Amino acid sequence: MSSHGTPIPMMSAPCGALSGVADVPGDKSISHRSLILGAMAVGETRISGLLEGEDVLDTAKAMRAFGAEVDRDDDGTWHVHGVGVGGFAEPDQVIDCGNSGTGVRLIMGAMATCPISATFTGDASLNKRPMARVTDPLALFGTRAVGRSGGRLPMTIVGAKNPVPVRYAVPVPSAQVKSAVLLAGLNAPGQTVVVEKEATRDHSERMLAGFGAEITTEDTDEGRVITLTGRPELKPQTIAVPRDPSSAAFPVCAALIVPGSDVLVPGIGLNPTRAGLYATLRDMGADLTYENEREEGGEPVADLRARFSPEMKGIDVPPARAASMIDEYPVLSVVASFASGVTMMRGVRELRVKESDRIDAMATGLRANGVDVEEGEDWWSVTGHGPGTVKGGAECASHLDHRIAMSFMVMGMATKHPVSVDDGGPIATSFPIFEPLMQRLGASLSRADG
Ligand SMILES: O=C(O)C1=C[C@@H](OP(=O)(O)O)[C@@H](O)[C@H](O)C1
Ligand SMILES: C=C(OP(=O)(O)O)C(=O)O
Repeated sequence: MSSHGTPIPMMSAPCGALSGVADVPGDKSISHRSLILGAMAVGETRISGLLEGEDVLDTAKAMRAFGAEVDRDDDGTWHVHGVGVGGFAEPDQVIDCGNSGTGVRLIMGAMATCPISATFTGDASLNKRPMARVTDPLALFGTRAVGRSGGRLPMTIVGAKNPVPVRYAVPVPSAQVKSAVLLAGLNAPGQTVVVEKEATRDHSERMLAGFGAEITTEDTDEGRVITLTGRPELKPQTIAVPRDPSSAAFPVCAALIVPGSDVLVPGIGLNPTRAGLYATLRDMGADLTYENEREEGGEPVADLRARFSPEMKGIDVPPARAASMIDEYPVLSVVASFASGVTMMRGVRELRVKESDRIDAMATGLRANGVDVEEGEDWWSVTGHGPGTVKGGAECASHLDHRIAMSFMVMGMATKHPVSVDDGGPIATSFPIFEPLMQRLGASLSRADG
């Protein structure tokens, strides 16, 4: 199981131009889904490019606990021998999903309509996050959940013995909730319908179709209506996971703010439901180009080229874009600190229920480093004064949140004084090679433990 036992304090000192090629790891969302859908198919799914971060490794362990065979070859290819829809066995251990909201919520959905029970837990961050957003719709299938007060983990899910299909309008923009309902719908007879007002990442829909499920998506006045026919036999797949746009954001944003930089980040998945950050950076005046645009495994992919961009301006980020860049606001706020003027980010209440309250965590750390930040319940704004103007010098709390830790490490590359985080350990949940990758580009990152 993941452990974030001993904190790993890290420091990022101002550095010279960043240059070179940044090969970021596989997409976290697609990696979780590859393992889970592979475990629900009949036969062997092969996965290359799987993200081997703690979040995904915890999902691999969980799939084994539910009866799938999950192995890794020395060359990094993963094999999942699935047990079929409805075929999960009851785990004999508590399922520890570590730091991963995606892992726990999707797995709860996948087992919710099997006649078994499972108890889930996570680290101190995950055990604070809301689970009722998933267990409420799962109850409509006939699933029961008993957790701590406020719908928190640890929590036992008692799967529905005779599940019924459901129609559910997701009340918050969340691909995890949508996906949990769809995965539960796989083992319900008839049609399960999910309606989302705001489109969120659609990897589950694309991959369910790829595995042979009957699934349709229709844009209506009500929103996006997704209809899944239950009880399919999922066919095993060969999956090449594209590289993660959310991880690519860190070398890209670092290159934009460090004078003289020129960095190439190849093979990045640019599914429109994920690419909002890159549209926003271009709107701010970033020198960011897409090269070699192509399609791989049903997803649009390009090589991103980012160069130092001294003329970036603050903008109002369109709230309609929020879902497509939800994990990128922390690092966007760092870029905004080096742009001229106000960057306004609205419609981002969801940031408060991630691995940490990301508005609060970033606002506190940015202010400590000399940046002006204002915030409300579902908005925040950052005022920047251009390159070379940010003092830095502070230690920031990462709150067991990888994106907060990496964002402040990026910031320290361009401030006047080094920036530290109290714990860089959580970076391993999504981007285990962040440190050597950024060092190879020229970043000056160090650990207090040497
Ligand atoms: O479905 C997914 O893979 C994810 C959905 C998003 O969470 P929400 O569904 O809570 O918005 C995102 O923040 C997370 O990193 C991955
Ligand atoms: C929110 C995130 O992940 P999760 O919800 O899976 O913990 C993230 O990776 O930024």
